[in-house]
Amino acid sequence: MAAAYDPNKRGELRIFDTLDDLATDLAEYVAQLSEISVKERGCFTIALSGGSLINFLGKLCQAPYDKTVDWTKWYVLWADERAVSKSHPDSNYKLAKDNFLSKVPVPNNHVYSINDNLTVEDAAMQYEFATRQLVKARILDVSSINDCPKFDLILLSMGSSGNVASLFPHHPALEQREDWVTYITDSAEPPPERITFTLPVINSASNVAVVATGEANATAMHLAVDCLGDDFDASAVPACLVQPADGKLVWFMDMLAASKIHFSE
Ligand SMILES: O=C1O[C@H](COP(=O)(O)O)[C@@H](O)[C@H](O)[C@H]1O
Repeated sequence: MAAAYDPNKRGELRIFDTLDDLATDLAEYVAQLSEISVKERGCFTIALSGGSLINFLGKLCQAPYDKTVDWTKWYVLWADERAVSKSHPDSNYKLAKDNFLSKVPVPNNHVYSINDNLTVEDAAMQYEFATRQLVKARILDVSSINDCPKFDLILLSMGSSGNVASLFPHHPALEQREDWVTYITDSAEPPPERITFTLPVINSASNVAVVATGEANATAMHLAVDCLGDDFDASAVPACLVQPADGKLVWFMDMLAASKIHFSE
């Protein structure tokens, strides 16, 4: 790792020389959180995103994690989904299934994908209901600050506009404070219709990891992690609004994505 912690930044920064190093550390990070949660609570609740993130989870399917992780205790949800069929190349479910979930023995009935046979509005409602059922069953913990689910880990991939999950710059979905799940029909990036966890859910997690690599993400990364003060309009860069209230935030990036961060002496 090229650099680790800077006290002037938002959360822990993990910066890697190579994408392979990043993937290796991310796998170890997820495996450790899984082990702790299974020991403490008997299960591990994780929300996945789409994007480049999933490729970095490949190492978790390999030794030693294929054998050491207690996959049967995993409960998998999605931080966001695009409103396309599960077999469509744009589907976040398909991406995770093809590249990760089909390679590890997470029980099928522990995988909570978003219904692709409903309107986005109904799919969002049904997904929130399913999430509430997991809270009722005490599989998902509850935040002590609000009544939101407290995921053991929410994994986010940041896009070049600072978008995370399906939360885009200046979108009214950023203001949603009541619902756990919301939908949008005018995404800044295709496809236009999407379902997403809201910021209160993301910020209630025990752990949130944001992954971003490449020069295209350098400006967004600088804006997201350098504390720019109250005058900065955080809604211009949704990743700025990722601020776990009672959880830990870790940023995984390569040198290119880190290239515009202002490091203290
Ligand atoms: O559309 C989406 O994009 C973001 C960022 O993805 P990336 O390809 O730039 O890494 C992703 O977090 C989200 O889950 C996905 O739906």
